[in-house]
Amino acid sequence: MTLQLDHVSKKFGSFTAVDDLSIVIPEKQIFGFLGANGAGKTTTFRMILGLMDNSSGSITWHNESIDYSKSHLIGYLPEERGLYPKLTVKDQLIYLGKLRGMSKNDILTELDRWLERFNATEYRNKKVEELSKGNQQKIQFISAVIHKPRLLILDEPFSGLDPVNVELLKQAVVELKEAGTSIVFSSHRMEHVEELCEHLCILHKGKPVVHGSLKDVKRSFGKKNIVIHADFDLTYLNDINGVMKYKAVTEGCELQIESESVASKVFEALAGRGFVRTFDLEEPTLNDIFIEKVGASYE
Ligand SMILES: Nc1ncnc2c1ncn2[C@@H]1O[C@H](COP(=O)(O)OP(=O)(O)OP(=O)(O)O)[C@@H](O)[C@H]1O
Repeated sequence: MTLQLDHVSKKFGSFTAVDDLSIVIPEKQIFGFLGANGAGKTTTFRMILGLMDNSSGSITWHNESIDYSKSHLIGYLPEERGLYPKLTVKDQLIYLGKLRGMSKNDILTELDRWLERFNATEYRNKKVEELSKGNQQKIQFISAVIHKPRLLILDEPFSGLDPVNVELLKQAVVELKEAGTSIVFSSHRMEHVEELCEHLCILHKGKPVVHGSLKDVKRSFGKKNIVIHADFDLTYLNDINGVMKYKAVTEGCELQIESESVASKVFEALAGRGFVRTFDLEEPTLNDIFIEKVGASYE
């Protein structure tokens, strides 16, 4: 066990921003920490980082409370950028690395390794303000990991990156996990969470409404999806008992069904109507679960 939040709450006056949150984030794991805007994620991160006191409950790291003496063990990539626009990438990283107790030599060795890895060596002596949004994000990521933290908090780490760079950073995140880092991963991009996280928590108005392994969360949701592609009109499937949602897609539809047993009724209803190219029974997506639990339109 590494990071543990035990019945943690945070109040601002009479408003409760985080309400009785208990989670454990083990080593070698990427833990998905999700919630709509204003759900309480940043407030939770600030409490973990010791930037804000919790109103009640406890936050421990290897069974000890977290304070500034442990800040060199933690890396944080905030959602909003926190780099100094007028400094060069090199000077920026020297400054931030020294704050975390690194020597200049170690900082430069690590910086060059990361820049090479992210195909960004040409930006070493450029001012941050001269970099594109995506390249600034790479530098922000490097500044969060340069000191090899044991606990890494990543808030929307792939924002502003093109698909090639998303893959580069994703690979780096997976390698950090395999090397033993505990990672808290927050994103509104559910497909990234599904790909990277084994366990997750969804906050709604400060309260955890979903918590567990991705597998168990999907299983306990019960509902399933069917994807059908056919050369005839499928809208009549919407009238079958147990079909909860119908969404037209190119040359077909996606159905949300109440339970797996409804799939055979749908299958039978297709017989004799024409050519069916695809009939796929699928697990619910995290996006389906999020929308139902949080109730907001989400993308
Ligand atoms: N210093 C503060 N004083 C008063 N209220 C605050 C303060 N900080 C945050 N809040 C409130 O607490 C709630 C949770 O905010 P928080 O920033 O943690 O949400 P979030 O989940 O990070 O949202 P987002 O996805 O938009 O970043 C919000 O209603 C916010 O207005």
